[in-house]
Amino acid sequence: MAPSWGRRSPAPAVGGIGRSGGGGPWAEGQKGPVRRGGGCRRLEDSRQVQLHTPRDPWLSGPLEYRPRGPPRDRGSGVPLCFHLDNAVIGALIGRAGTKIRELEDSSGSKIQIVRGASEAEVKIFGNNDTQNKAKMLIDDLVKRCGQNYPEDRTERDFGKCYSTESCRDLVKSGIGSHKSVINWASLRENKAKYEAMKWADLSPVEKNFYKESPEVSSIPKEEVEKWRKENNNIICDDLKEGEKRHIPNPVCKFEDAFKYYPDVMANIRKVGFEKPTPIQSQAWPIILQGIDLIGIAQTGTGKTLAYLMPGFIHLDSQPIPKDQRGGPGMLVLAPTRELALQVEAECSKYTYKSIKSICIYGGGDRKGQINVVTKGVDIVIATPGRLNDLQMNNFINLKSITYLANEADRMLDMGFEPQIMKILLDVRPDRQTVMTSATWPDGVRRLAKSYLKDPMIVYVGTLDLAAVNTVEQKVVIIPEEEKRAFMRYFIDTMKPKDKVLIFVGKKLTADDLSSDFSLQGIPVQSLHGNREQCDREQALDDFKKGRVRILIATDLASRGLDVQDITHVFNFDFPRNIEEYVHRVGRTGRAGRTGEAVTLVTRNDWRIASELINILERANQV
Ligand SMILES: Nc1ncnc2c1ncn2[C@@H]1O[C@H](COP(=O)(O)OP(=O)(O)OP(=O)(O)O)[C@@H](O)[C@H]1O
Repeated sequence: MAPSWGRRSPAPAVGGIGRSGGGGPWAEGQKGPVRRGGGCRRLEDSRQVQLHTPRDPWLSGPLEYRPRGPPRDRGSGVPLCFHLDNAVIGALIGRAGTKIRELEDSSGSKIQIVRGASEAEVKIFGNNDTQNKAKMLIDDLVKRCGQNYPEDRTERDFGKCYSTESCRDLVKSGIGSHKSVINWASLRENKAKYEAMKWADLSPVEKNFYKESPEVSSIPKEEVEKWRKENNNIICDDLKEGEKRHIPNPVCKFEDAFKYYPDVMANIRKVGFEKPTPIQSQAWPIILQGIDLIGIAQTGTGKTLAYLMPGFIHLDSQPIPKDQRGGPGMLVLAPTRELALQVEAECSKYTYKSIKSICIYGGGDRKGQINVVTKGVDIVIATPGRLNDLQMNNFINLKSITYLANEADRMLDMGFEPQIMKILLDVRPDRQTVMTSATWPDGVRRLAKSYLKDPMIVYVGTLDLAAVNTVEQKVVIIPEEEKRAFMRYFIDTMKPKDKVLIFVGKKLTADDLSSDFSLQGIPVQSLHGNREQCDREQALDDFKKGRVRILIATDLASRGLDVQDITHVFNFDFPRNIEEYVHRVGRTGRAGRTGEAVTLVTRNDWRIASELINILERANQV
């Protein structure tokens, strides 16, 4: 019985023919695939056609495509075949197969298309005349699509079904000489070549400035292990493949790291620090040897200085004088404007060989930032967005960066990974990179793997989460509707010297609560991403200087903000995840001080409350 087209059918109750998930919703009256099962018949001349019609997203996967009427003269039976880029297959087939049928009718041939990963194989059945006519019609269609045959088609491709003469005819007819579609395969093959060309004329870079003092190198192994255990359970590892390198002994005095750098020692004496923090003690001997480092340490334990001090020495010790460097030598990436400004403030605390730094951040004076960068600067502390802007507009040359530092974890959960990758395209691959973080979630691990080279890693505190055990942490289970009253009670019972950072989940809540407090005559400030940059800086300044003792903030303020005398963190809304909790609580109890955190937990927060209890147990809080 002559095969007939299946009627356009509603999505069949049983799986549609060939297509995963049942027949598509064909337009009324359109011929559609015949359903298999439930009354459909396989045909001796059925053909698999893989429809990929971007306009019809439901059309994906193999469909049974049956010729109208009995198969016509198939000529020698040998198909005329060639490859097309998948991008044109949709146009060739047309909506629900209309175009391909039109081509078959016009040429009297039968056409089969099987879509592959990146291209489709087209086979034309019929005699020579019908095959050539169909081929011509397809060529016109493809040209109209603006696509061409990839010019790197070799005889292999055409010759597979063509005789050599017809392959040469095709080339003669100019088919093979068309502008090619992007040849990703050759780009991949040549990536190494392109990279080598891009970085061919790099100036030499020096990275190893460490001279281990006899006192340090003579510390017995057992003593080193004991010291690490006693100092927040420091764990070190060499992530380099193959033979592991020696992890240098920690330096317990500033002199052990910087005695050959009197300017650094002068700075440290000026700020009055007594001894290095655990992360600094272990990180400095590694970084000063030019090894990439991942530093995981609790909040408020001096990670900024851990990369800043070696950065100063690195900058000042390069063989190329800085006025010939052609751009900044050190880049620090920070996730928020406040943190970038804070790192810059920390940087400016230390004067080292007239090293100049600038903070590049959104909301800041773009023109002013461009002027300073153009005039010449040594250290750029930047948020990724504004840096990308200056980078893409060629206002800053990142090729001269040889020392890169960044606070990784917040970068990730603020979705900065694409911008970071864009920035790193222009930073030389033989740079030194230091990545710090107070938590070590999978995303940070992935990021570290993608842009550090043979790093060592120093964990200070617990491995997975650096619970802050210098902070007394309380959890209050409370109904949502009682939270405001409880917070008001907390505020009313604050002591004169208390300074509290209140975290909320939404900007709107921050505005709402701060206006409530203002109406009640309680001086507060608020900090969130919708406020103007100048207001954000004013709010932080008022809080730092004590003009207000209550700052209501979103998690914009949870990373890195270093306000010395915060006595309490009040989590009005529970954070999105435990890392966020750790960072919020880390805003108090910093640099060896103690603090208090109060966290309100409602029924809605219950799903991660158990993880929080786990943290509190590890921090000996419950
Ligand atoms: N060796 C030290 N001794 C005493 N205080 C220090 C020392 N090193 C840094 N500090 C001070 O400790 C405070 C916290 O330092 P920093 O902001 O670098 O901590 P952090 O680990 O980066 O915190 P976060 O994870 O929140 O970013 C700063 O005020 C800094 O000046």
